[in-house]
Amino acid sequence: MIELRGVSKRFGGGTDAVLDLDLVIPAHQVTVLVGSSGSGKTTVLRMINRMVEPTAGTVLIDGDDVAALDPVRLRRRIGYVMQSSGLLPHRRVLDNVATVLRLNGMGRRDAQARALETMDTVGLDRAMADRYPHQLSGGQQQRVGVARALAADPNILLMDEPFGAVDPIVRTDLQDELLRIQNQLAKTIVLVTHDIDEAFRVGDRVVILREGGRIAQQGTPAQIMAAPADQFVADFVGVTRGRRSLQVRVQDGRRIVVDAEGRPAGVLEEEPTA
Ligand SMILES: Nc1ncnc2c1ncn2[C@@H]1O[C@H](COP(=O)(O)OP(=O)(O)OP(=O)(O)O)[C@@H](O)[C@H]1O
Repeated sequence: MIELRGVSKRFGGGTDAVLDLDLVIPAHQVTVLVGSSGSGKTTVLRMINRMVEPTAGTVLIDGDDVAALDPVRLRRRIGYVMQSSGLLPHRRVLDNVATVLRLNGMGRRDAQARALETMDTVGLDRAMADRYPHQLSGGQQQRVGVARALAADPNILLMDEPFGAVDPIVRTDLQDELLRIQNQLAKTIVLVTHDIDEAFRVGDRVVILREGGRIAQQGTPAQIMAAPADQFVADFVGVTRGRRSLQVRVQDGRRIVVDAEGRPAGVLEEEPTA
């Protein structure tokens, strides 16, 4: 479990990126931080692994204050995936994936064997191992970024707009892949996005932030959709624009679900008879 208690970050220019944030992030779930640009999402994420130091407050991981831990070792225990994949351009995919293992002192052979297994986990063909990052598609590069973050088997995975730079179809694939990996590995994942659809799709819990890292609402996607806390949240999730309104119509004896424009979205299944 990750806990932020009264956490603030004021940057040099006097910007309060995050102000007095209290947040509990449960273990083994995907928590999504979502909000518009400048709401402090990245700052919150980076205070967890001390890439950014808070100006006030405490960040705890399983009860341990991260301020008391060595930041370099802390970062090697926490996987981090960023939008641009951040791969080393002149190192092969395999060596990129093995980076943290090698930094942790694992021998070359063991690290490479483990890196290949991790490539399997994220659905990357082993044939990619000898390629260089520029020889991969954007989606493949992101998978390498996820593999690199997972290779040392961290309990926590921080993901900052991990699918922001790929086209919508690849993005959906990567979201599915993340859910599949999470089913298998049950990590504590904190994912930052500005896309509410992505938040609802991959998040067990969703935290909607407004400027200054203030929490507008948090809960499961269903809780937020059913009862937006205020007008800001209702607008942000799109319930006010009718974008999420579905209706049931009967067609040829079956109940069809249609969206706000009347386009069919699916078929309503009958309750299973036990
Ligand atoms: N290193 C920095 N120095 C000064 N101000 C910063 C720095 N990093 C972030 N900020 C400011 O802090 C605020 C929050 O930034 P942050 O990147 O955390 O927001 P975000 O919600 O992740 O935004 P985006 O979606 O655009 O990445 C912004 O006003 C930003 O300009």
